[in-house]
Amino acid sequence: MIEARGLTKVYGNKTAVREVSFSIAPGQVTGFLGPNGAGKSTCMRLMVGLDRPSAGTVTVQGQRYADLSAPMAEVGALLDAKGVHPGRSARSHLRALAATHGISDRRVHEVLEQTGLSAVANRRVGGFSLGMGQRLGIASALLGDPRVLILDEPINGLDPDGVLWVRKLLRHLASEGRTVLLSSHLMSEMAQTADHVIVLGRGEVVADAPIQEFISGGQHDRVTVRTPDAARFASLLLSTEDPAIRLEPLAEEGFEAHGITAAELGRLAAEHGFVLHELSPIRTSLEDAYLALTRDHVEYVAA
Ligand SMILES: Nc1ncnc2c1ncn2[C@@H]1O[C@H](COP(=O)(O)OP(=O)(O)OP(=O)(O)O)[C@@H](O)[C@H]1O
Repeated sequence: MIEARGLTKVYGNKTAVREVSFSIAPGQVTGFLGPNGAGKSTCMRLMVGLDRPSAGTVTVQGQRYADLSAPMAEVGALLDAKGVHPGRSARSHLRALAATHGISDRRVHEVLEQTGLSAVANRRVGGFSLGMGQRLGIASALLGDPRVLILDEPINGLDPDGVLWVRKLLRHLASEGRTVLLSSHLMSEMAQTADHVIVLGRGEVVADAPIQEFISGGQHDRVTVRTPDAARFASLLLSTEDPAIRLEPLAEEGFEAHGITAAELGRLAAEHGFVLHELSPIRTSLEDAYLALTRDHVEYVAA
């Protein structure tokens, strides 16, 4: 569990995060979304004590990071995958990290296996590709077998196999009851990985909801209808005088119906003997919902 209450961070004259409150529950993957500069990384840095809040609090497993007695066993973070000495091997980096936190060599072996780095474990990290560096960052986060994982853009630089691997890993970790917080700008991936989303805009929470609710929130039903008898079917629908129903004609024998479900349209068509060539609900994607929500919160806009 991660809990932020009135969390605020000011850098000079810039308020990066303003009175943010949220709870990130265990047993699910929570996606952290928001335009560039929205404050996601700042929140994550505050969670793991890399920065101090200007006001408010953030706790991990009920305690401030600084008060955790065995921090690596409670929380693992990937915040900057490049923060590794380039002359070291992946294995020696993980061993050094393990040694300072009382973690066994056996665990180093396990996370190298888990992240697919065993074959390159003795190579210098300086020669690693971006994707290998990301895997090493994830290995470091997993080292203490933590109950909470905080991963800032973990799929940056990963190839499609790597992206799929991260998705499965995070889903698995959440299924074990761990708290998983993930930031990414890749909406299609987020849609497949997260159960819940928190969206920041200009340092404030602009949405905090289960992902399905977020995607469908505020959206009414929309259905594409194609029938050779479009005009008569449209008249029938309009004759119901339901104020929610609105029809937009399509170029070819049909219309887009708003404010009525596909099931209800199908029922009416059957009842009145209309032949339907198409009856398809129009689904909103996470990207559509995200772009609609954050349109007014984007700080850096191209001319
Ligand atoms: N150390 C710092 N000093 C000054 N300003 C900072 C510092 N860290 C962050 N900021 C500012 O705070 C705001 C929030 O930045 P942050 O990196 O948290 O956003 P983000 O949502 O992670 O963005 P991105 O998606 O680009 O990574 C930005 O305007 C950024 O310039």
